[in-house]
Amino acid sequence: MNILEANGLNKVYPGKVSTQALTDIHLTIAEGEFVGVMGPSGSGKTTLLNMVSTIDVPSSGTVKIGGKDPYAMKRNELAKFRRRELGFVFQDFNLLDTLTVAENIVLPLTLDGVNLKEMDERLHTIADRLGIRDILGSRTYEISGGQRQRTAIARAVITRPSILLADEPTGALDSKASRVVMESLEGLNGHDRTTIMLVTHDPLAASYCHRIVFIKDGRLAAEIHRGDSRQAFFQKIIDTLSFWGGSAHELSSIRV
Ligand SMILES: Nc1ncnc2c1ncn2[C@@H]1O[C@H](COP(=O)(O)OP(=O)(O)OP(=O)(O)O)[C@@H](O)[C@H]1O
Repeated sequence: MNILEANGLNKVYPGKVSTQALTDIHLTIAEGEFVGVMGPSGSGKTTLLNMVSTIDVPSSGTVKIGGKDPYAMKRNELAKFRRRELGFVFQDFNLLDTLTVAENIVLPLTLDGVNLKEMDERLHTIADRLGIRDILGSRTYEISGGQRQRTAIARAVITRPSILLADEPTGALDSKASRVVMESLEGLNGHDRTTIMLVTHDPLAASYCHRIVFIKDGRLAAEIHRGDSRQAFFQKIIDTLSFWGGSAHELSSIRV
């Protein structure tokens, strides 16, 4: 089953000089896939993620998530759909400092009125999966960047969304923490078949994906598949980025 089907997506930002940010994008993500989106700065990655995450509206084309068209929904229905079907992870974690790790993670469930017993069960299952059980009582300012990001991932998946949308989740982390976070995402994908769409500049992070699509000037430019070896895939990513105009800036985050 396809979780995401984007067809003929175009996005034009109006203005004195209008910007064609996306042109005729077709992207399908099947259930259980782990797909990366890469491309030079300004190529349209965030715009694409915003269309999929229903944060912004395409100028033309269609987006379906789990067979449903979020853009045909009324405002309340869309808010509920977004809360239940989409999980979000950002570069800067977006955690609430006044709450503990556990309170941050269960926050989306409290909004949906899930009972305490189930909340507790889900909390401990996901905390074990992400290796953060020991810090559940900590405040977010007492834990490391990598632990914060794993907390944010736990919060994003505790509602069991159809797709996890991650925007530069390793962007604020050092290489060791990045690896742990990517291994956590890989674990969720492998064990729970969580479908993931990851936007990243980081070739190391991207090497954990099954498939990567490259965007250049708002168009899909290339697609590569992982196969067995993550090391070989990493090299393929570097080669593809170089070929499609990955600049020194794009490659500056390489940490082998
Ligand atoms: N709200 C907006 N209004 C006008 N133009 C925009 C807006 N958002 C993005 N753009 C333009 O659309 C194009 C694609 O931008 P986008 O942010 O999607 O690229 P990106 O690949 O995510 O870049 P980066 O890697 O730097 O985050 C760029 O030319 C950008 O300047």
